[in-house]
Amino acid sequence: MRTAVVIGTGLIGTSAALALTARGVTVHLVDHDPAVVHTAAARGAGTEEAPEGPVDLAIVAVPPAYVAGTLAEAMRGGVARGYLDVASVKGGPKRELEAMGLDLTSYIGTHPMSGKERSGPLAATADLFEGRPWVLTPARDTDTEVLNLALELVALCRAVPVVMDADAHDRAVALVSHTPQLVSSMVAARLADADETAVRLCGQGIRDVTRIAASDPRMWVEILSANPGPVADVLAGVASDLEETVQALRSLQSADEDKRRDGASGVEDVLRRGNAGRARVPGKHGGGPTAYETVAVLISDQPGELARIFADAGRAGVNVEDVRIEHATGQQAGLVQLMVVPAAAPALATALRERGWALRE
Ligand SMILES: NC(=O)c1ccc[n+]([C@@H]2O[C@H](COP(=O)([O-])OP(=O)(O)OC[C@H]3O[C@@H](n4cnc5c(N)ncnc54)[C@H](O)[C@@H]3O)[C@@H](O)[C@H]2O)c1
Ligand SMILES: O=C(O)C(=O)C[C@]1(C(=O)O)C=C[C@@H](O)C=C1
Repeated sequence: MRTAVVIGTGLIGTSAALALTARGVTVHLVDHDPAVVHTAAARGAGTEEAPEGPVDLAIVAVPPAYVAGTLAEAMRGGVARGYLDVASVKGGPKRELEAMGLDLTSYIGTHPMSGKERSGPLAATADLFEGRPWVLTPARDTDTEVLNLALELVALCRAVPVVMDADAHDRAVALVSHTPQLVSSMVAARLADADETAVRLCGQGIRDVTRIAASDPRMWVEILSANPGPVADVLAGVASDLEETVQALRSLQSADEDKRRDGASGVEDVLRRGNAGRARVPGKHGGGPTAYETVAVLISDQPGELARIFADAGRAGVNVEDVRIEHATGQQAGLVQLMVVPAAAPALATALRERGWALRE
C-alpha cells in the first residue's frame, strides 16, 4: 500500500494514519470538521491536501450512523481502489450499504479491538492497535485485492487479524465491549451524587472498573443503538446475577444461621464465576493471560518523573510490559506499578534502588 485516505480523523482515524505515515504510506486526511483535520495533520498523521487520483485504500473512521453514507459518497467519487470502515458494529452498516444498491466488492467491514475513553486526534497514538485483535468481516463477493489491502493495514498497524461474520462479531462485542461499557457507567453513576467523604476514598479498584465510564456518551449511544438486541441479552444475564446477589446479601443480614450460610454461598458463587471469567481474558498480543511481577515505585507528582523511571528501567535492560499509576488522594505523590516478567523483577528492583528510587514492597 502506497497511498490512503482517512475519512474521520478522530481517535481511531488519526491513530491509523499515524501508524501508516510512520511506515511510509502517504496519507490524505479528511474530516467534516476542518479544525480536526488540521490538528491531525499537525500531529504528523498525513496531509490535508486532496490526492491527485484514486488512492489504494480509503479508511472510514466516522461514528457508526454516518458510516454507510460516508462510504457511499467516497465510492461514488471513486476515491480509492478499496474501502473499509472501522466502526464498532458491523451488521447495521453492512445492511445499510446493501440497501443502497452499491457494488460492495471493493468494500470490507472491519473493527480494531482497541480504543480509549477519549475522542479526537489529540488522543491518537501510532501504537494504539499494536498486538490487539482487528476484526475483518469479508463478504462472499469481497475482492481478494481488497481483503489483502485490509490485511496490509492491520499488519502495518501491528495488529492481529481475526476474520468473523458481521453478526457474530456484533454478538461477541455485545459481551466483551458494549455491556462492559454500560456496567462501568452504571457503577460510576453511583458516584455522581455521592458524599465527598466517600468519593475521597476512591482507590485503584474503582479506577479500574470505571475508566471507560469517561467515554463520549454520544458515540456510545450510536454504538448501542446499532446493537441493542445482543447487548440487552447480555445485560439481562448481568441483571439476573445482580438480583441473586442482592438476595444473597439480604440473607447475610438475617439472624437465621442457615440463611446466612446460603447468602455466603450465593455471594461466593458470583465471585468464583468472576474469577473463572477473568482467567479467560487474553493477555498482551492475544496470548494467554500472563502473570507479571510488579515492582512498585513511589514517585513525586512532578513533571518528568515518569519519563525518568522508564529511562532507568530501559538502562537496566528491562522491558516494562504494563504499567499502572495509583495517585495518593490529597498528596503530591503516586505509586507507579511496573509490571515485568518475573525473571526481570529482582534486577529491576536493584537497578532502581541504586538510582535512588524508593520502592514499596
Ligand atoms: N473509540 C474507540 O474506542 C473505538 C474503537 C474502535 C472503533 N471505534 C469506531 O471508530 C469510529 C470513530 O470513532 P472515534 O473514537 O475515532 O471517534 P472520534 O469522535 O474521535 O472521531 C470521529 C471523527 O469523525 C468525524 N466525522 C463525523 N461525521 C463525519 C462525516 N460525515 N464525514 C467526515 N468526518 C466525520 C468527526 O468530526 C470526528 O473527528 C467509530 O465508528 C467507532 O465506533 C471506536
Ligand atoms: O479501551 C477502551 O477505552 C475501549 O473502550 C476500547 C473498546 C473496547 O471495548 O475494548 C471500545 C470500543 C471499541 O469498539 C473497541 C474497543
